Amino acid sequence: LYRSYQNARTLGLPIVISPVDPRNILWQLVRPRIQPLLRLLPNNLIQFAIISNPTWSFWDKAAVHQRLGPALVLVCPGINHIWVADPDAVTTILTNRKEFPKPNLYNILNVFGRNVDTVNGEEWTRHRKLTASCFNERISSHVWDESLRQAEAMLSHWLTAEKGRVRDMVDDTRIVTLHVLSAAGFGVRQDFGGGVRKVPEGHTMSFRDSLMLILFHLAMVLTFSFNLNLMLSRFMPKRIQRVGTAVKEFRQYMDEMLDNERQAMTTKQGASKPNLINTLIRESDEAKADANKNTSLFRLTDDEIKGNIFIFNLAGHDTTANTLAYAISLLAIHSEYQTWLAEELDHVLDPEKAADYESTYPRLKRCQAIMYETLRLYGPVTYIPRDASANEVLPLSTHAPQHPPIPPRSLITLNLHAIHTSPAAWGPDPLAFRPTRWIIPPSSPPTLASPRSVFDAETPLVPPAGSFIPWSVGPRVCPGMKFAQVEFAAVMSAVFARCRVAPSLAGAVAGEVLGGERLEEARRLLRGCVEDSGFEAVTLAMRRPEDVVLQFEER
Ligand code: HEM
Repeated sequence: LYRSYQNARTLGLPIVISPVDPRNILWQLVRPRIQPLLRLLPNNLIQFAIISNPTWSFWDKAAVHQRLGPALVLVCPGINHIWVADPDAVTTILTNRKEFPKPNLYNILNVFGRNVDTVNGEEWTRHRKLTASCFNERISSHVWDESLRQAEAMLSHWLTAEKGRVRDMVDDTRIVTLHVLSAAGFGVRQDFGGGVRKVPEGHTMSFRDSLMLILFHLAMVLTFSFNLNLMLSRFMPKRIQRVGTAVKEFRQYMDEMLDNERQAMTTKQGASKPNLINTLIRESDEAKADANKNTSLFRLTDDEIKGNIFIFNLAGHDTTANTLAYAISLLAIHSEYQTWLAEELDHVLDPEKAADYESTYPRLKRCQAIMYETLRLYGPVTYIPRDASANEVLPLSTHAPQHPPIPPRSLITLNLHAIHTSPAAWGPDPLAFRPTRWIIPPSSPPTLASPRSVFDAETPLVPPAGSFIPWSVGPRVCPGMKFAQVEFAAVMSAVFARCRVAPSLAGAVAGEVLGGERLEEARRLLRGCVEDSGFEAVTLAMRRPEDVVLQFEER
């Protein structure tokens, strides 16, 4: 701790001393139990109590950075965590992937094979090049169609099951995103009512349950990854055995996907439908067959393909699902923005025909504004870590041209929630949910000479560089960004073109639309659920999704 402190002093940044590294597994187990005691600490230690919590950046927003500055050091035994919330520094760090590579802690995600999310250097170039071909406009169009199909089925279920009262909204958005990923990514179409929830022949656990168990117990999976049989041993506690079964089943699901695709590719039908798996197999197999190519540079092994399938499931489903769940809840709380969105939907969508991707998606600017505002305040990725060992200085705009030298054994963490709620970038009401901030209204009303409607003349806001980075920026920007945007727009437009939603209460009668004090009470409870969020598995999520009760009614 003393050595870390001496190193940290060379940075000349505000210092917060922590007697323990927040990533320490033991500390993570003990901390929730002693959290009330931590609150009693004297003022100069309270910062440590805040920062040592993994969800601190979401709860604290920009408060600690407002007090201490755009960068600070959490001095811990053996390591210094440099927290950065300076838009210029963040942009420089994220655009220099070689100088600021991903740290080793990403290795935890290599459980099923090395993949684009975890590797660095030339290996990353190969993975990124091969996986990037899976994200093109054809896939976007496929994502749009499948998202509409899933959303319509979900809505019919919502409106009929309990007369519009919905208690599983958060879970249902997960099913939708898994099904969209399955269809657009893996070529397997599923029905909302069954699909990934069902246990197919030859399995003992559904695809969804196996994936969710792995995500929630990543650390345990990693600990036992050297010997899966040990996890499955009957001498192990039941919980460990169940997670072991999830790993075994998920591996089997991926083997089946690969086998099915290899078989389908030999038939005409399989060859005509590009998806993530067959694109990866085809590119890799073609490279293998080409004697002029050094295959290790141009192909992925089967293990790497599986590693990438896993990472697309991990990175591509809970992120989008939670964004949808937060957005629907926030619109239920702030009903005025439902009206605002419905105005755009009524203008853009034609009730007589199905909305097609090319002509509809680009016009849903208010819908996108709602996504951006949701991500700004409740983005699933709360921070981005980077290794600083290959670099000499921290590129802080406030210290230019004399950037502070980075001491050895330091880890940089970019604080996304602080950046997204900084009053400097987001004005006097940075914590308010106000999607209209993302739209610049037309400077003059439509005229006869220029009859464009108000909606078509609205311009999306482009925030200053580094002040809005929910998908990161630079070469390692999220490759699924457009995938998620298209999926979000399709689901939200399907739901809100047909329905309005209001908060409800567990004790309300199905179909009852609340008013007066009961509506206020329901709104307060829903706001509580939204704010009571934390790290569930690997993304920010509501901790009590089962308490979210909504009432949908047709418009
Ligand atoms: C709202 C939805 C999403 C958000 C907010 C999001 C956010 C992010 C962020 C911040 C990163 C950078 C992480 C880092 O550098 O440490 C990232 C990387 C990544 N995301 Fe997403 N993501 C979303 C949806 C998706 C989807 C739908 C997919 C795939 C279907 C996906 C696949 C990936 C992959 C493979 C990477 C690693 C890329 C690389 O390192 O080169 N994401 N995402």
